[in-house]
Amino acid sequence: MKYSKGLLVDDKVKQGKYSSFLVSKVIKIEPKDYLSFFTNYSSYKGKRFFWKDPSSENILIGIGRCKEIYINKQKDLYMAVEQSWRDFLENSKLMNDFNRIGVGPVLFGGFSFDPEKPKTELWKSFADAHFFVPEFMLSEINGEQFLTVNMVMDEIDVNYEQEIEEKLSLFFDRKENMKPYMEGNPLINSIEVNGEKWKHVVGNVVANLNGMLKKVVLARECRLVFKEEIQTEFVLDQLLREQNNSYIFALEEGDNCFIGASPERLVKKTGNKVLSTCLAGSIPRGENEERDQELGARLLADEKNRTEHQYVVNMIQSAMEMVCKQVEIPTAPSLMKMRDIQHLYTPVKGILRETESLMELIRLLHPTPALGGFPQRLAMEKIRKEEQLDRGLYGAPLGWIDYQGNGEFAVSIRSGLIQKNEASIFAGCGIVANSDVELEYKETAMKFRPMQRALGGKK
Ligand SMILES: C=C(O[C@@H]1C=C(C(=O)O)C=C[C@H]1O)C(=O)O
Repeated sequence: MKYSKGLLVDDKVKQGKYSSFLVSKVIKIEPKDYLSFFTNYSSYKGKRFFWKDPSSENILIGIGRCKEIYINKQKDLYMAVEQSWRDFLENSKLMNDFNRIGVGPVLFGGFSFDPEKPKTELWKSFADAHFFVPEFMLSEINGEQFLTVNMVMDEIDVNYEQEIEEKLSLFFDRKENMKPYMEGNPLINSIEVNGEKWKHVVGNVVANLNGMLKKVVLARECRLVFKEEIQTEFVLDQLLREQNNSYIFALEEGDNCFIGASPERLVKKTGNKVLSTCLAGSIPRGENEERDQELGARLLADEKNRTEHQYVVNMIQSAMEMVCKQVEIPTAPSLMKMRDIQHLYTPVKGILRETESLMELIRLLHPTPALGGFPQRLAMEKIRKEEQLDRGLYGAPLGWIDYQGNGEFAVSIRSGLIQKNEASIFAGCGIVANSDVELEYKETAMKFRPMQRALGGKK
């Protein structure tokens, strides 16, 4: 074993030449500003992740990587990830005195929206299932903070307790100074990628929605070019200020960072309790309270939006019923209000059968008609054929699973891919039989706004 930069790196284990052994230890720490945990470790840039749920119950920040699970071209990606995760945990020594979800070894990452669509240059750094275990992880769980240290050894060493203590002290000794964020990185160019073509495709799809196919979600991209390199820390800070009631996430991979603030939960699992969310149907926020309520009431009463929403409710309900003993779902949607937009929202609760897992539920749910369409197979074929975009990780399950099988995945919308001084941002909307092309175009423009603003490209 050798130490590099003060951290244990065993190249042979990393290359998968030996079966590995995971040693993991959790300690409780004095709560500090969690974002500084991410920003202070800028020398790990390219190997960090950030996660915060809308209620700030679970915040996870990972630094470094001790295990990567990158899977391509597998028929069942979800089960392949689950199997690799279980296999990895099989040879392990876990030192964790805290009975909380999201502490101890955690696998973090995301899936491609559609692994069957050919990958383009844009997403070439990401696998279809792109997951990893950090070397260090801060978990803030209901206000309490824990530090997990993970170490992979080629075989169990009698001195593993001492080694992990050393790794812990190296971590605490390491004082990196937070780089000040750069304010005011000028936007040089904003390119609506295939904007006119998108309208054309929407028009064609609307005209063909009379038969079996009822709803198709079509997405587009906007490429932003800035003068200087975009700082992930700065964007995260902006998202935390402006979209605090969203899932805020960042997944770094070398020079790429997939980042966003999504309002949409795919699934959360705590013990046998599971939660999912139906989110579809959109209208802008009003300029004042009265106007805002008026728009909300209009959305709740709008037949087109209610129909779009109901496809999602029906599908999620039947997916949940396949693996749950019990499913609870309100009979009518309510409103979820974000800074720039309001949505129809129906929460779903269930009790999962003992034999089922979080990954199984993700496999059944993705893509819901909120991101794919209805029926699922026909909608996916349409998107694959017509949409001029490689969605990559956009619109797909992104989140974490801990060593006990608990975890949470969001649908990674309102997101963008930062690549040095450029970023692609993505937005889509549900197209149904009576959709209006110009209105749908405006809706996607509204969905770009949170990322445009966080990147510094719009007020
Ligand atoms: C596809 C997106 O959003 C989805 C589509 C919605 C709609 O069509 O009304 C609403 C919420 C999301 O489920 C996106 O933001 O990119």
